Amino acid sequence: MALPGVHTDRGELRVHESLEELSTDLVDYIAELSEASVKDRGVFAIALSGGSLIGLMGKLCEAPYIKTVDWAKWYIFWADERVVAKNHADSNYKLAKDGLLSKVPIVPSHVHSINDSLSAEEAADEYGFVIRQLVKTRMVSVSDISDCPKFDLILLGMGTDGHVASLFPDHSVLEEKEEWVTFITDSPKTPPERITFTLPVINSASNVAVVVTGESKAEAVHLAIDDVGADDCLPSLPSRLVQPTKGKLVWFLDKPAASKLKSLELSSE
Ligand SMILES: O=C1O[C@H](COP(=O)(O)O)[C@@H](O)[C@H](O)[C@H]1O
Repeated sequence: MALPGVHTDRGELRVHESLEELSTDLVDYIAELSEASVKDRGVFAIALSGGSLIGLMGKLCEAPYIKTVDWAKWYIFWADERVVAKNHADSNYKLAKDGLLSKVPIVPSHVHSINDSLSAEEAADEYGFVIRQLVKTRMVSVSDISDCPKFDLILLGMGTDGHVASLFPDHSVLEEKEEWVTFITDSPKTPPERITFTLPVINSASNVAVVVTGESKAEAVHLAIDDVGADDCLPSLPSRLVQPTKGKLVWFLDKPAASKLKSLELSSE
């Protein structure tokens, strides 16, 4: 049984007994947001990440979701991508295509992946331009407090070092305030060349979900969520900088990932 969602200053915490249970809760959450967004705006603009997240979304290809989700209204983006060919094992696009997109009736022209024939810098610029065009036509909504796109949902994973998308600790990319999409060529995790949504874009979304599993990430989860004293002790932990301005933040955790969380202990006292 899942622990009931716990509401903290750092968003809602949903801690699950098993990956099976987490995965069911995650796909229910995505399906609910899709339905609400299609009802409200006629479309659902969702940004994916790579890594373990995609496997946890696999149930979307099965009953009931395969029939109940309005796939034709989905517009797919990537919060980060590795600058490799689309058929490369490191490609986040390939991961999502093989594990999800090829198994559901998505409209191919609604899948917005990066141009893999360009340099990292050019690919980031072009991806930003593509998003700008879709904001103009309101396929992607716009924030009412900044000029940023307001995705209906941005799905993030988190690395053991606390990175989200391709925003790494202590990296100058965390300071980027102007661009919507930027690039790095020195990722501490291979491959080195990546494009990534910037923090202003992530924090302008209507909904952000961070999906984290495994004991190896427990310390990073603690630092990202718990009240660890002055926030400026951790100025460059990317997962702590995920703070949607007006949107909703939900953490999907399994018990090992949540094992060092003080916020949970406090909520049960
Ligand atoms: O490199 C990346 O890593 C993170 C975390 O991946 P995980 O396998 O530890 O869940 C992922 O969210 C990001 O999209 C990816 O490019």
